[in-house]
Order: sequence, then structure tokens, then C-alpha cells
Amino acid sequence: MILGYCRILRKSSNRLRRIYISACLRYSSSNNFEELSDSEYNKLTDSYFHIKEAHRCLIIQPYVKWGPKKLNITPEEQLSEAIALIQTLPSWTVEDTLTVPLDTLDRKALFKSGSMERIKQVVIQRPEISAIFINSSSLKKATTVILQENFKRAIMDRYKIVMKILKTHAISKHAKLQVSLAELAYLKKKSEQDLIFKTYSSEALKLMFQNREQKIKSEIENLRSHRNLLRNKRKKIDYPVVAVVGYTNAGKTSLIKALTNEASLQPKDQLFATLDVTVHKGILPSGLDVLYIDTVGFISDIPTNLIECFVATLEDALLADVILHVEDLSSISFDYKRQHVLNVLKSLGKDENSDDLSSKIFAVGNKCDLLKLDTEKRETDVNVSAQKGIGLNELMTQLEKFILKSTQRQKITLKIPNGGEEIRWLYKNATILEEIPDENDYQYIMAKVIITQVNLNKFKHYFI
Ligand SMILES: Nc1nc2c(ncn2[C@@H]2O[C@H](COP(=O)(O)OP(=O)(O)OP(=O)(O)O)[C@@H](O)[C@H]2O)c(=O)[nH]1
Ligand SMILES: [Mg+2]
Repeated sequence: MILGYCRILRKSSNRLRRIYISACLRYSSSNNFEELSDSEYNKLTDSYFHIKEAHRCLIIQPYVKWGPKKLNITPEEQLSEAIALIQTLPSWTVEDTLTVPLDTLDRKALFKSGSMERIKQVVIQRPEISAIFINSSSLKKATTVILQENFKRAIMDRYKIVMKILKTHAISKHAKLQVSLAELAYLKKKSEQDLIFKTYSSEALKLMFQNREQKIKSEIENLRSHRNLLRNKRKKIDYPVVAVVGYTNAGKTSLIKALTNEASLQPKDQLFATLDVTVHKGILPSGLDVLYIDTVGFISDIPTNLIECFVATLEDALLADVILHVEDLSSISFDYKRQHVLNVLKSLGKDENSDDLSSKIFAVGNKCDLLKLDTEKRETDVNVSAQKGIGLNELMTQLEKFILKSTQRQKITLKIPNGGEEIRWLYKNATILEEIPDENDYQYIMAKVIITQVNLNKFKHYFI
């Protein structure tokens, strides 16, 4: 049986063959599997995720012409996202693009013979092309092998490219652990389908997946409990929290930077520039302090197990008082992206009432400087340009109103003794906007404050 697999695998890549042979040797020498060693695991991950640092790409956009698999987005829109994905990788270039109609996504070779021939001709005429990116969520190994044999080029799918970007951008320990978890989830899925895994006993694989998953998750959990501490601390301070979410590259980081003037924030024209959740303090027009949370961007058509690995980073977003949804007004797939973000938010907050979730969402249209007059009307709460500083005052005014309403904060004026315990308590538990002496009685001051209903009740209980 093992020799049979050997014959089939001879056709696949050299790297896979080397791993296979080393596993065969291991099998014949011990005839008894132990858990896979770290180096074997690393070889396996490498065989799927090791991608050269530079490639000159042909992007192929397959699309289903009709039927239930037809997407609500045009192939041209998908292609423009595929180009942005490749351009995000340093030293990768887009040499050419093709859109190829399909009647099904389930054909083993993906393309019919006519399309296959058409692509072959393009590849033959362009020897500089070193890789073909098929912009489809995840290709089966058998499909990849067939395409590799036909085109004699490295074959990439969307999953591989997104993983490569995430790996390139993961700097913090948390982000790196999440990338490892995503890789593990991918290998687990592939172990059910790909021949290469048949060389290991299913017990050895199961044990290895279990142990590694536990290890990574417990490390993430440690980091998360640290984050929970931060979260509780934040709650104690009682600042309103605004989670800034949206499709990747919409301008989330740019908007937070514009609202907080925080120099450390670095917006980039890249997909998945932000992989870590970070918190930034800002001040709204009447002086109310607010915390903005920068989050990982969303992207459509990615296997769910990849998203799940980054879900933890969005937990804070769902707990926030307000979810500020940043949308790129200039994007040709505006509606599609909006729907995708809302669907993911709904699926993340499945325990939450969907009306509660919708009532928390404040929609900001960004990049209004790129809008042409004839662009169709987009339904948003306010439009801005984070980069050009347009509409930011209006945004802050509207956002403040939204926060006061959703967090049941109110702006009120209290008459309290001058220099008394009351003002000290208010400084700790509310936002003081103004303190002016009472004209009729200088022993008192008029304090204009923003206060939550809970704290107002406490104030009344202690002092009135
Ligand atoms: N023209 C224009 N460009 C903008 C505006 N806001 C942001 N950008 C650009 O859009 C690109 C993406 O901005 P980011 O702020 O990094 O976007 P993001 O949503 O944080 O992206 P990810 O972290 O990758 O999900 C950058 O090149 C910004 O300079 C804007 O108002 N107008
Ligand atoms: Mg960002």
C-alpha cells in the first residue's frame, strides 16, 4: 500500500515527496508510530505554506456564470481585490490577469480543456511568470497538482496568499500564535483529504494535532487573560469604548489616527496591515474621553477556520459600547463588503440579540475625497476623509450623541457646594465639562457633567 502511495506522490512536488520518503523510512525502521516530532511537523507546514519571497504572478479569476454558487460580486471586483492581495506582498508583482468562466467549481481540474489550453498559451508566451494565483478560497491538493503539471508554475489559492500576508505582518506574539493556529486548522482539514498524511498513523496525527492545538490555545489564553485584566481596568475607568471595525483597507487605522492624533498609528495601503487589537484614547467635542479599539480587517471568501483563529481579537469589539463600522466609499464593491462585515458581526455575536447589535452600529463612510459626483448614494451616518481631515468634527459630534444615547449617559448641570466632597467624587466618576460659581450664592458651583445613569443614581444616593 505504501508503495502505491509512493507512485502517486511521485507526481507531486519534490518537497512533499521528501517528507513522504522520510515518513516511510520511519515506518519501516520502527513499524510503530510515535507522535510526530517538531521537525516533521515543521516540514509538513512548510510543504503547504512555504512560499518563495518573490513571485511574478498571473492572476486567474474563476467565476461561476449562473446557479446558486454565483456570487453577488462581479469577477472584475473580485479581480481588483486579488490584485490588492498580491500587491500587499513585498517583492511580488502582478504580470497579467485573466477571468475564466466556469459552469461549476467542483471539477477536479477546475477548468475545462478549452480554458486550460487558453491559460497554457498565456503562460508559454510569458516565461517571466513564476506563479499562478487562482483567486478561489481553497484548492484541493489534487487540483493544485493537476494545474501545476499543466502550467509548470507554482499554484496559489486565496487561503495561501492570505496566510502568507498574515505571516508577513504578524509581529506580536499574539498575532503569531493566531497564525500558527490557522496553519494547524488548515493541516487538520487537509489530513482528511491529502495522500501525504496517509503515511502517518491516524493516532499519531490525532495526538499531534491535539497537543499542538492545546499548547497554542493555552498560550493565547494566557495572553487573553492579560487582555481581560486590561478590559476590566478599562471598565473601572468607565470610558465609553468604541470598536472600529470594517473590511480590510477601509481606513480604520487612519480614522483612529485622525481622531486621536496618535503618532504611533501607521496606516498602510496594504490588506491586513493591522493584526493586533490596540486601544487609543480620544476626546469628543464636549470633553468626553473615549477609547477607540483598532481591529483586524475583514475579508470575504476565506475558509471559516482561518477567520475563527482571529475571532478572539474581535471579542472586544462586540463588548464595546459602540461599533464604528468604517466603509470605503470609493470601493466598487461597497454593498458586497458592507454585507460581508455585517454577516460576520452577526455570526460572531450569535448570542446577542440582532437588534441590540444593529443598534450599536454607527456607519462611517471614509475616503469621501475619492468620491466622484456620479457615485451612487451610500447610506451612512456620516461621511469623512480620514486622510484629508474632511468631516471629522461632524463625525465627532454625531458620535458623541450616539454614545450618550447608547450608554445612557446624560449631560446635566448640578448645583454643588464649592470645594466639597461632591466635586471630588464627580471628578472620579463623571466627566466635568464646566465649573462656574453660582451667581446667586458663591458657596455653590454649577458643574456641567456627563454622567452615566448608574453613577447619577449613586451620586443622588451619597449626596442628596
Ligand atoms: N484617499 C484616501 N485614502 C485613505 C483615506 N483613509 C485612509 N486612506 C488610505 O487607505 C489605506 C488603508 O488605510 P488603513 O488606515 O491602513 O486601513 P485599515 O482599514 O486600517 O486596513 P487594515 O488594517 O489592513 O484592515 C492607506 O493607504 C490610507 O492612506 C481617505 O480618507 N482618503
Ligand atoms: Mg489597520
